[in-house]
Amino acid sequence: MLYTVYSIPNLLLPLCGGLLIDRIGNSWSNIGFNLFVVVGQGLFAGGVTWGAYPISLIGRAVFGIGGESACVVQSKILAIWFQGKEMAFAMGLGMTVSRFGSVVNDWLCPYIYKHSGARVLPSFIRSANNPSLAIWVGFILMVLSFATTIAYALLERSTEAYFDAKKKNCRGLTSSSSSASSSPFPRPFVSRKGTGASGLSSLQAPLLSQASSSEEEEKENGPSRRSQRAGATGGEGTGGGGGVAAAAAAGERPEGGEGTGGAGGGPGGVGREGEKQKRQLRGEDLEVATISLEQFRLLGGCYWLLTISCVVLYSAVLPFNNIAGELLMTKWGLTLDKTGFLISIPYLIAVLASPFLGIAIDLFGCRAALLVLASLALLFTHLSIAFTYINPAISLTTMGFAYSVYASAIWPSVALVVDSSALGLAYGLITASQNGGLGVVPIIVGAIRDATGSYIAVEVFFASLALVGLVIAIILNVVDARSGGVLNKKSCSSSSPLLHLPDVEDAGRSCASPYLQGRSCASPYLPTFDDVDEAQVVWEIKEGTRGLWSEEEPLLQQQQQQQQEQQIMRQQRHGQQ
Ligand SMILES: C[C@H](N)C(=O)N[C@@H](CCCCN)C(=O)O
Repeated sequence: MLYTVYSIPNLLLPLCGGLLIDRIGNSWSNIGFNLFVVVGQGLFAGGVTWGAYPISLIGRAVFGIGGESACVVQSKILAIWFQGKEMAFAMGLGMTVSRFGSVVNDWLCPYIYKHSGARVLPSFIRSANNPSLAIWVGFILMVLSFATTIAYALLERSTEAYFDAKKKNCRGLTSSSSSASSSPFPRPFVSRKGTGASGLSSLQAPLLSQASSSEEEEKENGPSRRSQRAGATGGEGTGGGGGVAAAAAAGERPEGGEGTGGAGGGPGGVGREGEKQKRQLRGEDLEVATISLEQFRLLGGCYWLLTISCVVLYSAVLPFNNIAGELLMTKWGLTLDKTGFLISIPYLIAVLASPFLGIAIDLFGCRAALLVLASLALLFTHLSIAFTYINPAISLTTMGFAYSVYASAIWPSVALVVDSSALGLAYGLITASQNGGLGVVPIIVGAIRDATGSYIAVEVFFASLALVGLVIAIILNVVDARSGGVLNKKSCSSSSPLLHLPDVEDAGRSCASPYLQGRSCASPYLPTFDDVDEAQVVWEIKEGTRGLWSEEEPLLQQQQQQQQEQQIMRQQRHGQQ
């Protein structure tokens, strides 16, 4: 009952929570959901202490309202901050921490319970064989966890302030004609939008081919000239310093598209685009935060396959843990202590392996392929438990391996197949569906066990779920391959000394989701094309070659530059005379 009141609301709540996250942003929703968790745990502990069962039930329900949605917002935060970089590693570390919590909980609670009457404890909390102390320790941990949500909110704010200040500082630096040629950052990638599956937009491809001749031209005319042309002809956010602003100032009308990039994340990008980036960092997107059928359709085929896979695979792992103890004792005749250790093996493996698996996934990709591998391993595990007497430690190790590989691959995959503005919806929906499976499957398992009186049929049922997961994972590989293969690609790599920059091949991640068509890495500032420009800004400032490309003054700069050049030529002529 205590678990049911937690899980029932979560058949729907993570979805609503996800939409709320997209609307009000990460910080506030993180604080809000964690507040529910703290209050819920407090009520639960109070109910247990005072022997008031209804209060405990209410506490569990309140805890549940926040618990799973907090998981959703945390996934979104990691996806936003680490997309295109070490996302799988970051999520792997998250898994390690949360599963370490599960293992510690399994070991610590019985210990505290056993020693709750110890004389060393102050009399007001001492009470032999009473579970309240362990639950109050949980409450203290929840309060500490709540403090981290405040810390995150402050961190998000200070990051915004840092980028604002950096952008403002870029104004007012002196002009130079040689900036682009001295920069290590290739101009063709200075764009935020419009990348196709090949990694290059219709605009960028011509720009690439023009690159060498434009370098020559740029040496002669300074960087703003090419930026000006790109902005005038190029449509979508070509950035590169001035862009449309320069064209507009020069009396040219930009043809088509948005092209508001200015200097990407640089001075020209401080306005509307900068505000948009900040909203993205906060995880807010008012435009997509209203629920509509169209939005669900836009999530795309890969996303739906991931969701089905998540439901069946998690249903073949977590509910198994609930029955594993009894199963091991019944089939292998093990003691309670030994069983307790054996059933913690899968989570222990997840604790140890998840960060390394995350690193491997970031380096090599292969997410969809790993889902196939994990499903196969899980199928093998359940069949071996059902039909063999091999040492259960081996089966639980393969289960731990399957679970760790699966969880390390699936959660980062979600962020790769949906738009960053719909991450809350995407993680909310997959978590709600997962909870649906986790709510229903134990009931089916109980019914099968009651009907057959053995665990063989139960294990065959779990194996069938793993088989469905295997089929879905194979289909996912096919669908993903047809739409660009984003799931099996490595993450954007870090090739810059200053910032993480996208590789050419990574730059145009494509996906089945229409949200993603033509979108590149979605992190609000680091690995986007804007960031290349930002990196370039930093480089140029460092080199002392940064041109002054603010929106208001491109013509003035050119005039000043020409005057300077004429003056130098005059001085040279005088010198020769
Ligand atoms: C039960 C919970 N919804 C869940 O699925 N937890 C995952 C970890 C989710 C991490 C998402 N970044 C688990 O494997 O425990």
